[in-house]
Amino acid sequence: MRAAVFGSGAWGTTFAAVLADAGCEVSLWGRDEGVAEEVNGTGQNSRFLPGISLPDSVRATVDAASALDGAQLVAVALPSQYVRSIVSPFAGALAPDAVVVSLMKGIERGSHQRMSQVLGEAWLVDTARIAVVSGPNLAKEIARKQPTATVVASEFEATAEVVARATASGYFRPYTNTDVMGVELSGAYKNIIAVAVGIADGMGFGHNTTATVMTRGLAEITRLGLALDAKPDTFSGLAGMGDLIATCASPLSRNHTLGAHIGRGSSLVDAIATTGGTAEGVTTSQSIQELARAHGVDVPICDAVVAMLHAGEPKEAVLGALLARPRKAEGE
Ligand SMILES: NC(=O)c1ccc[n+]([C@@H]2O[C@H](COP(=O)([O-])OP(=O)(O)OC[C@H]3O[C@@H](n4cnc5c(N)ncnc54)[C@H](O)[C@@H]3O)[C@@H](O)[C@H]2O)c1
Ligand SMILES: O=P(O)(O)OC[C@H](O)CO
Repeated sequence: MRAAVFGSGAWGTTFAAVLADAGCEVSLWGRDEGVAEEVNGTGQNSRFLPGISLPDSVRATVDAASALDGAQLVAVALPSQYVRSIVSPFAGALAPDAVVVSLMKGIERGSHQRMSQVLGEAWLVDTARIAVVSGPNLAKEIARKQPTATVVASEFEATAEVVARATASGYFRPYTNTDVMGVELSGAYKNIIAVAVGIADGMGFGHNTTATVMTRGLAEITRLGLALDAKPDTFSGLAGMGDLIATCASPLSRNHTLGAHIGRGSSLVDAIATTGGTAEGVTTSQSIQELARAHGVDVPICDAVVAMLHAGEPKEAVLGALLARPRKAEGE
């Protein structure tokens, strides 16, 4: 199968290698000519994946139309808040029967759309041809071919199966799911919880605090997901709890790392600069807060992250307010 990947950052480049290792011929599109030349010349993307050798069947280009030419599967890994404007100009170059795959974990500000919805609108693709891939998938571990599972979700099982077949290999094991809403919401929301866990780490708290934030974070994700008609089982699966564990535990996570800088006293601007990658939780915290308010769902950890990152409220005061909320039963 011919495949194209949009976005030659950490995850796009890694996913191109996943597809190639599963037998696809892959065109990797990015805006950066230096990255394309390096990938084609040396098989490396040293800025985003230092020390990794890419398969020969990954070829890079800065020409989107040539990347899309003949591609039956098109995967997109770009920053969520910019993807609509980046990909829209190429709608006409997409093959009419191509399957489109979102690899992104964010919610668009303003529209509150999930990334599969943004791609569907930008490229005029029916949901029957759209899938998402999400799970405990730290790019730098997968690029080293460490054993990993993921979820491929599509409203149409046959579409999820196409993507699962195109990616499965000796180190990458996709599970299919039809709960696109639950899988995408989980992937986006866990970034906010990872920022909160990072802040707790940076403030010097230990594992009790981390476990509390993760567990109550999952309760929050599930509460909003159920209000949006997601399926409960998704949240205890790989895209839910699995990704929450990986992202909150790993120093490789940009969201976790950004939170830790904030917890140690950095400003948001400095934390973003130091983290140096796409930490989706920063803006998605605002999108999720707005979405939750629109549906009357209580999201106290998300509210706390927005207060600390975007309203300039002192961490200690926000934490004090979180703990001072009226007590309640665990399942409420
Ligand atoms: N890195 C991971 O481990 C990982 C794993 C799973 C999902 N994701 C998700 O994948 C998405 C992309 O993350 P990433 O890690 O690849 O980010 P990254 O920061 O490593 O790469 C982003 C890429 O987007 C490009 N880009 C940014 N603005 C652009 C523009 N205006 N035009 C063209 N290209 C532009 C950058 O040049 C870069 O190549 C995010 O939603 C993230 O949550 C990341
Ligand atoms: O580095 P992060 O925080 O964007 O997390 C990467 C992946 O989403 C982990 O599954």
